[in-house]
Amino acid sequence: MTVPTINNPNLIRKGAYINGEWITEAAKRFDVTDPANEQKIADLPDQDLSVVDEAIDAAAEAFKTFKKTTPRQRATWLRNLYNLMNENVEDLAKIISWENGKALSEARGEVKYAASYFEWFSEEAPRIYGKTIQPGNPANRVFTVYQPVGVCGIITPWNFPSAMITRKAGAALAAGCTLVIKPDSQTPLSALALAYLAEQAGFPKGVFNVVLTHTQTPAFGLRLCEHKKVKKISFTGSTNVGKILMNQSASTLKKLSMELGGNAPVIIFKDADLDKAVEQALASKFRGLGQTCVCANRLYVEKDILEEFETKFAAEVKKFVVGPGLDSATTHGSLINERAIAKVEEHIEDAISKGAKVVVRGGKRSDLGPNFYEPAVLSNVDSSMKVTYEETFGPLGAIIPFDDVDQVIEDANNVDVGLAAYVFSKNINTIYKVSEGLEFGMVSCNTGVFSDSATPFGGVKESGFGREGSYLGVLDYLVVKSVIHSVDF
Ligand SMILES: NC(=O)c1ccc[n+]([C@@H]2O[C@H](COP(=O)([O-])OP(=O)(O)OC[C@H]3O[C@@H](n4cnc5c(N)ncnc54)[C@H](O)[C@@H]3O)[C@@H](O)[C@H]2O)c1
Ligand SMILES: O=CCCC(=O)O
Repeated sequence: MTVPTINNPNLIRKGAYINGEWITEAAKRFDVTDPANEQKIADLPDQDLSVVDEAIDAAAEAFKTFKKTTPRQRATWLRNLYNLMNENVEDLAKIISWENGKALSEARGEVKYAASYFEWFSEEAPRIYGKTIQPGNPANRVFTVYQPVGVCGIITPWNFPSAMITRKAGAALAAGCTLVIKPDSQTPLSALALAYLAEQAGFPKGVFNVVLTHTQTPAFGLRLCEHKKVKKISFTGSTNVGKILMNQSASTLKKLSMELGGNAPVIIFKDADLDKAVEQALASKFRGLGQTCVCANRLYVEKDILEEFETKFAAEVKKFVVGPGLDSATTHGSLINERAIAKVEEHIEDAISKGAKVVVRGGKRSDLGPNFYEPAVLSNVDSSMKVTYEETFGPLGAIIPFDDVDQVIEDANNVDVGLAAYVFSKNINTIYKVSEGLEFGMVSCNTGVFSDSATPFGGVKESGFGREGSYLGVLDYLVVKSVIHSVDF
């Protein structure tokens, strides 16, 4: 059994966090397991639905005073939280790797990335500006104030157990909102560690709440969506669940942020710097072993460079060291669970049965554990194959040859989602034409890794709406009030 040494044992929490209290008791419990070996890491309360109401009430009560705190005060708390995350990077990374399976080096990167949202939003909090407006009536004056929307329900996935929370929480807290967070039950320990650090950072009780459920996830979601005191739902996860939450939120017409699934195309032209394109396509494809929403799903490679690209790409994939995330030699950890492996296998078998060429066979690494999978690379993939129209969310590099720029833009756009896309070329005209033609929320040119707290993050089409991070992120947690004055000159 692999148990990492955690220097700050306070970071491992044993219960939910509601109104400044740690709730460890519950009639039912659920196990959090290490995906590398399926051994139990912890058992946590599988809470009753009534705790959602308790957490919402606490958040609503706290909102009455939190919304009146000065932006500078909120900035100080956020900066404290940023500093605390940095002081605990190694422990937080181990917790992520332990519960999620990703390689420790990637987990460290996630902690720094996650913390950067608290830093960013600590700087945004004091910079929320309204406007003054001269309306049609010359005797009137208008000014706008941006006010926090209220209690926010935050529902997050397992693939970035820390960063998907901080990206939302940073913006919401900067705006003056209070939170009820429901993490994925596979990776709740990182969320609880954040709650502990938020407490240490000085956030008042009731501002940052984390509820836990394993068996009642849909009921918790429904309650958050339908509760009148919750004013916004911010969700990151699959498009299917996003649609459910949006439907459920209709009865109370909540403000929504939806960060949903992707199916990223990477388009590599023959005039690209090939070595760089290979390196960056690998980084995009195999970050988190393919389990990120912005991971390359379709690698469109211009026919003239197809063979060379395949050879170089395959050679690098064969160098990966797949193993337990907590082992220092590991470059790529385990997948989250067997369902994830089943989906990768389904896409591989489907593509091969329809004529795809095997470049790297990959496959299960049962010798390491049930959730390990050696990355696979296929070529001669075409639009009849599932991998082109479904998000694999796993370690399959699917290479699709192309020879026409307009056709490749059309093919890349021919999916229901539109989150991230990538293009590689040294020709600035090609870059402009393709990046403007792609129907995606983010187009990354000549780089495969673009995520940054300063960059607006979000999708179009069925990848959802709302923008996280950047100068836009805080706006999603604010509502505009117009105050109209009649002036008696
Ligand atoms: N756009 C983004 O920023 C982004 C980021 C990360 C992941 N994703 C997407 O998330 C998906 C993978 O994550 P996943 O499999 O955990 O997604 P998921 O939708 O199954 O789960 C996400 C969260 O929703 C919860 N959930 C599931 N069913 C629910 C319901 N009926 N009501 C309320 N909550 C419910 C889960 O417990 C989890 O907390 C992929 O499609 C990926 O692209 C998107
Ligand atoms: O999985 C989605 C989030 C990925 C990122 O923020 O770079």
